[in-house]
Amino acid sequence: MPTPTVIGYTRAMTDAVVPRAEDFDEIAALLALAFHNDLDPEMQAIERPIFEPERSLLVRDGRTAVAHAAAFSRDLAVPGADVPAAHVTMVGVAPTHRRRGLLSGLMRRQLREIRDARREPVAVLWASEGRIYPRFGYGSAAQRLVLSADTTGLRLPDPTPAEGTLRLDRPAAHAGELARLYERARADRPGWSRRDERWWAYVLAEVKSLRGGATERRVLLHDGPDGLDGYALYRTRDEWSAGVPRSEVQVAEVVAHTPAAYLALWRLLLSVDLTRRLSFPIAAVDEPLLRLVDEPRQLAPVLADGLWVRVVDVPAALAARRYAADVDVVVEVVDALLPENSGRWRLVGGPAGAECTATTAPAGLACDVRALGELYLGGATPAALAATGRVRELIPDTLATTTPAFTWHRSPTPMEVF
Ligand SMILES: CC(=O)SCCNC(=O)CCNC(=O)[C@H](O)C(C)(C)COP(=O)(O)OP(=O)(O)OC[C@H]1O[C@@H](n2cnc3c(N)ncnc32)[C@H](O)[C@@H]1OP(=O)(O)O
Repeated sequence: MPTPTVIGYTRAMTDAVVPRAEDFDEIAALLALAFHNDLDPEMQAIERPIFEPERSLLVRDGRTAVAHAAAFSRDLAVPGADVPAAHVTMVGVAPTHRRRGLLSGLMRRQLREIRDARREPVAVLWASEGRIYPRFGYGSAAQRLVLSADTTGLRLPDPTPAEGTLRLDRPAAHAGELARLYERARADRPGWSRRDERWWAYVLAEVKSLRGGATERRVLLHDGPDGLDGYALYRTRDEWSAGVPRSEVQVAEVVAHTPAAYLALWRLLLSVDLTRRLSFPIAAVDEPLLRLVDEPRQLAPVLADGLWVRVVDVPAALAARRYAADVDVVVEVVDALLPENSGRWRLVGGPAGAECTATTAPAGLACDVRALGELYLGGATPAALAATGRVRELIPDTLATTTPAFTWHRSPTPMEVF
């Protein structure tokens, strides 16, 4: 009698089917179960248009859906380039079927299919728990700061005449303008995914059950000397305590193309009447706000993981991004799930582009594929990972020469949870 784990691996590899578009409701019911939600028709209506059934894998036990994983096809900003990336999502296993290897089987099959299609050199995801995905080769690549600010008395530098004007509106009326500003900013921000029209509809959709008592989303638009140059998406949540107003501003995203636009947007967000608190769960690790307010401690920043990267095709991925400084290094990679990634790879690159080829030359660095994911967006550095023991320096000085190349001038940042 095989152990349950062995049965699980075998089932998932052989039994997962590619569902049809009509199976979406069944999958939504499984995910509601796995994530402790009620089935929400409003949520289903906004998720259905972005669902790609042909990229979905479903395991049924008899007629019951018990495990699922899917991917969205989107481009991802990486240092100096834009690459197609499988955006892995909608992962869930029924409570009755957990810990039998169903997720493991789905992850193996999904990675194999992504690799064999040879279109997407990396896969990315947001993890519900940090310990789930490293075993499948995913590395924490774009961290974020979670801000939970007490805004009482918090001050920004005084306004200047260059700050322009602000307008407040409903976001849906400005989707085209927001898309233009976002896409321009994305080119310089590793970790941001392309949003086509379907994705803008998803990002701006309102699902009442997810609002937790907050208002509809509002958009704050900033016009500078050359026209629209920044926006902020936010809600407010009304709260009073013993007759004292304690409402909260909940900021979803701020995109600004000039320091003046950035300051003007934040000046309003930090000073909305009757509010005393502000939350901003996906702030950049290099968020300018922390260097602008007069008391950064009141922002109470907490470092958290955000986007995880799985390098699926080592030479294609390493050649697709750019490097902040010239680099010529041989890396010995180990990948237990996609053995074709294992071996020695010579990376020759710099700010203008890169090449990566198999080699038999001695390696300067050695790591597993998870560490490559952590390095990929410029968030972690070879030297920092060497301190954990997960990157090994095999030729002296290789860490010192490669670390500047793997960094980037903006820290990678995740954007929306998908
Ligand atoms: C990209 C996204 O969608 S993230 C969302 C992920 N989904 C959720 O969090 C919903 C709730 N959770 C679940 O549905 C399930 O618990 C899943 C999908 C996380 C795991 O599915 P399972 O089929 O139970 O995982 P599986 O049996 O393949 O586990 C493989 C290994 O990972 C470990 N593992 C799996 N999930 C977890 C977890 N949440 N915490 C710690 N370890 C875990 C298992 O113990 C096992 O380890 P072992 O090989 O050393 O025995």
